[in-house]
Amino acid sequence: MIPFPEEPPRPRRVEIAPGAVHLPGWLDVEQQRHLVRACREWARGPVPMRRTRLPTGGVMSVQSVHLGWYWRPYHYSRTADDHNGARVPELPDWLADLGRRVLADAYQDPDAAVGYRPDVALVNYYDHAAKLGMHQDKEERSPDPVVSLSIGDRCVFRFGNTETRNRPWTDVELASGDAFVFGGPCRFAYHGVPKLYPGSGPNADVGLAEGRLNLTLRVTGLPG
Ligand SMILES: O=C(O)CCC(=O)C(=O)O
Ligand SMILES: [Fe+2]
Repeated sequence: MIPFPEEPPRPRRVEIAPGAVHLPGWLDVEQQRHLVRACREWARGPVPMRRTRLPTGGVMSVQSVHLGWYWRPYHYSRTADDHNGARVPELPDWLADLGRRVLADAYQDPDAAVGYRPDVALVNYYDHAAKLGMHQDKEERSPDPVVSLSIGDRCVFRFGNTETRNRPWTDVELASGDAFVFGGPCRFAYHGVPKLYPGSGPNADVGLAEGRLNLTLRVTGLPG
C-alpha cells in the first residue's frame, strides 16, 4: 500500500516582504502556557481587559490590555484616561527580552536585537467573532520593528503595503506559537486580522479554551 502522505514540516522562517518575517512555531508549548498565564493576570487590571472605544462611537471587537503605555485611537498615555484613569503596569524585562530574541531570529542577526527596547505591549484577545481592520501602527515615533506573538486559534493575518489599505497584500496564516516581525521598509505597512479559525488552537495544552491571543511589542519613541 502507498503510505498516506505526511504533512510537510512547517518552514521555520518565511520572509513575506523585505523586513517582514514569519517565524512559525517560534514559541514552544511551555512558553505559550506561561504567556497565557501572564495575560490572564494583566487582564485583571489595574486597567482591566476591555474593548477599545473608537472616535466614531463604536468599539473594537478585539479586547485588549496594555503594558508600558496605554493606547487608544490615536495616541499613547501612561494612564487609561478614557476608562478608569489607572496607570498601566510596566512592561516586564522578560517580555522585552523575548522580543529581542524574536528579532534576532527573524533577521538572523544578533546585532539587530541589541538596541531593541520595546516599551509598549498590546495584548489582544480575539473571540470567534473578533476581527481587526486594516491599519498602520503609526502612533510611534520610532522606526523600530513591531514584534508579534500568536497563541490559540489560527487566524488569517493580512499583511499589506505601506501606501494604501487595499491590495496588494499577502494573507499569512498565524498559528499558536508563531512570531511575526515587521520592520525596515515594511514597518508602516497596513495589516489586519480578517478571519479566525474557531477551534483550531491547542486549547488545553496552552491554557486557552478558545479564541486567539496576540501580543504585539512596539517601541513608542516617546520620552519616559
Ligand atoms: O492580532 C494581530 O496579529 C495583530 C494585532 C495588531 O495589528 C495590533 O495590535 O496593532
Ligand atoms: Fe497593528
